[in-house]
Amino acid sequence: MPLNCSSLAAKVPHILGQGRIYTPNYVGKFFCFFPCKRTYQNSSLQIVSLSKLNQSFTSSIMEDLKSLDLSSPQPEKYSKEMDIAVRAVQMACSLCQKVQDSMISKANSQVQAKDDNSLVTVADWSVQATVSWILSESLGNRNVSIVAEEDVRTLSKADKAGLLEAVVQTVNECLSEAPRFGLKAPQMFLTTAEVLEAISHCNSTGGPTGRFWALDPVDGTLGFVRGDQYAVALALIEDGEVVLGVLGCPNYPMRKEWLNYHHRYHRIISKLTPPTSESWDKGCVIYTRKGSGEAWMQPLLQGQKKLVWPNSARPVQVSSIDNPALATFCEPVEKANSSHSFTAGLAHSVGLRMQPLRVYSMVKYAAIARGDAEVFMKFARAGYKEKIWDHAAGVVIIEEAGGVVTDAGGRPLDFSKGMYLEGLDRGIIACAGAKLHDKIIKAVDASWNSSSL
Ligand SMILES: Nc1ncnc2c1ncn2[C@@H]1O[C@H](COP(=O)(O)OS(=O)(=O)O)[C@@H](OP(=O)(O)O)[C@H]1O
Ligand SMILES: [Mg+2]
Ligand SMILES: [Mg+2]
Ligand SMILES: [Mg+2]
Repeated sequence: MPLNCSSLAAKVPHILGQGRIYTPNYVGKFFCFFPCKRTYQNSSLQIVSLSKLNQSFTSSIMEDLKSLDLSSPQPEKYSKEMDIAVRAVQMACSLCQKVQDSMISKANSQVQAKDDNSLVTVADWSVQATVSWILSESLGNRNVSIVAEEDVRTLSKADKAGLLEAVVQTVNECLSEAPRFGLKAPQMFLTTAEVLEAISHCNSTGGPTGRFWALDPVDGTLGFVRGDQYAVALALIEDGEVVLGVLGCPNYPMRKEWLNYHHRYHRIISKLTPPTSESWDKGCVIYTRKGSGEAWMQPLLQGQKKLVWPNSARPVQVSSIDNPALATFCEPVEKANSSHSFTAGLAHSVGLRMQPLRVYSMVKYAAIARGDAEVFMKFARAGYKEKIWDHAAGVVIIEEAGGVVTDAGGRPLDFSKGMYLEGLDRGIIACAGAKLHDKIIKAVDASWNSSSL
């Protein structure tokens, strides 16, 4: 039967607006279909490539098309989950921006210290409730299992009624905007009990089998309360493997200028108040599907606009720099979270000359995936166990953008052992490419015994 554009589009729902096509051998490449002009197999179909394709590559796609069973197209795996996750993270970022703006102008009664002295805010609980509610509503409550950072212990205390009220109001304000993000809003305001239930629903402990989400509602809470960088991180893990990663970075603009800004901020004006989010330009959401070989970035939704995607997305890729002398490395801001002295020695030994880029949160993973930095290292104190939600989304995004992430022994991070990255050897190393990664791993081994870690 001749192929023509409209019959193909009708039969292959996975030809997306942007002109992406998924064929058996070429999944997710960037093509555009235009009707007429040239004929293909008696059809009025023309394939126009938006990337630089050679003739033989184009021909092989033609072969793929011929072999496609158009009567029973295979939808892309996890496409529904990806769609919901990106929309939910966009919504969560918008919630965080509002809370962060209001915190900068108000006294911080909305920030609480947890038992381990780390911080938690109205935004952390509100994002967890919102994302949990959206996932359950969209994918079915019974199908959705979530491992997440926060719980309701503090919020349920009698003297925290004001805090709980602020969370319930923030969640309802956010959910009322769901249609702008292409999601369904609740028919009525969620009650306090429903908000607490949504937070508590995130009680999975992960593990090696089945499917669960890993959510860090606000990663880098310290950065968040300081008006600085933070991230919303959501990953889908199936049978121990991270299969989807979505990272919202509300203060990380689509364009790279922020990096220079950051350096200036830390070197020259570090004694001044951190900038408000207006002056950072607005952020981005980066996402990927395992095995796609691609990671995508879309701008954060602004003002009263409606979310249009994937039309607004563009691909991101790691940097091609493999010479340590030219590479930028990033690490946690807090010395308590990673040894700055060990990484400084290591950087010196491999010839990393650039100043370390110290950024709160999984924005560090985003910086590597976007090609804005080349190495990320984290060496927590002995005995600290890394949690899966602090890394899952970032790891898969870097890998699909072309990078490599392992522990310091060169082994992949293991997301199958529950809520912690059990068996992690010393620390985490993410690099823009295998060559650079190899050099850093060797340097860790060489430096480790002489260090006091
Ligand atoms: N002692 C210690 N060592 C290592 N890591 C710790 C430690 N304490 C906390 N955490 C976790 O670190 C998360 C923030 O990590 P970062 O790499 O972004 O650190 S930093 O904020 O830039 O300093 C942070 O995530 P959030 O709590 O979501 O902010 C914590 O999960
Ligand atoms: Mg925390
Ligand atoms: Mg975190
Ligand atoms: Mg967190």
